[in-house]
Amino acid sequence: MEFQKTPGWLDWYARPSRPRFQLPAGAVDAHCHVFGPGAEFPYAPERKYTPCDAGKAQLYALRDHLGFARNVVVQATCHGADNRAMVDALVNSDGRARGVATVRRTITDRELQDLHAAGVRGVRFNFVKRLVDFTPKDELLEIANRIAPLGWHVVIYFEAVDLPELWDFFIALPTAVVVDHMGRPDVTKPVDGPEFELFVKFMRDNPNVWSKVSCPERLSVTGPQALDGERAAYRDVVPFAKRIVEAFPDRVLWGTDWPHPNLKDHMPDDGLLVDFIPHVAPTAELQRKLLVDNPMRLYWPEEV
Ligand SMILES: O=C(O)c1cc(C(=O)O)oc(=O)c1
Repeated sequence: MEFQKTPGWLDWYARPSRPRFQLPAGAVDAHCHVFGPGAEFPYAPERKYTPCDAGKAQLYALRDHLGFARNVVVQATCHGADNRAMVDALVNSDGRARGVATVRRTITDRELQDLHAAGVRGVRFNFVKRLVDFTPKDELLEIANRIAPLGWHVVIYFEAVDLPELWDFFIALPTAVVVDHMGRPDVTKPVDGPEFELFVKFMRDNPNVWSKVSCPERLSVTGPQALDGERAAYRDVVPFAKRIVEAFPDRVLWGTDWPHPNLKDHMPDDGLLVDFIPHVAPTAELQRKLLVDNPMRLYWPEEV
């Protein structure tokens, strides 16, 4: 099938630089996606955007170029609940990738077991309205209760303004809960203001909640962008991510978010994006927890 990209779509950065920051041995890119390719793995009819193709070979070439050892491939919304592209990436990774799926309540136990065998270790619940249609909370809770015995967790993606309304649902989840991109803080607001304090309280009060301190390129308002050799990009996001890393060093993850769906104004150089990491995790110990120990505990617990 032929797909037309969403008008204005930005493709991933073709020749990323090599990071200056040397990733610790065994580092995990704990948030990235594959898109199609659409001819092999068609995009979902209910999708809200049509991306460029970004397949597993390109993802794993980037992994090697940047110096990561492993990936966590998160189901992208453009594939809906059809997990075939993500699963194909996992089973062709030599055991170096695990995944997060999107499932409906109609999924069978057998299908869940097959996903587990392929390397899936979580499901994603998405509350960002521009990306997905609404799924009733009773359906999501039913799914969470079914995946809990598999040892999986729930990844949640939401906007900061929606946290108060979603709070009770989130704290009822029976598994570890991993927040995408710090719950999308508005970084023009103070890092110690009421909105981000609520997110910090959410993590403090609920020891099963983890956060990805990812996507500065998405959250940043004043940059500077990770382009043209800029090694200290997205300075406005640093205080937010650093605060979370220092307060909850054992419950944070980092990922590239490659191929960066839906960016509007620029596409980052992924090598320069990796150079963001030491600004938010300034010590070797914090870096090891963020990039190795934490993702290994969540995604490869049998090796820890
Ligand atoms: O903010 C986004 O547009 C976005 C989209 C997706 C997805 O479509 O799955 O995933 C992300 O992590 C971020």
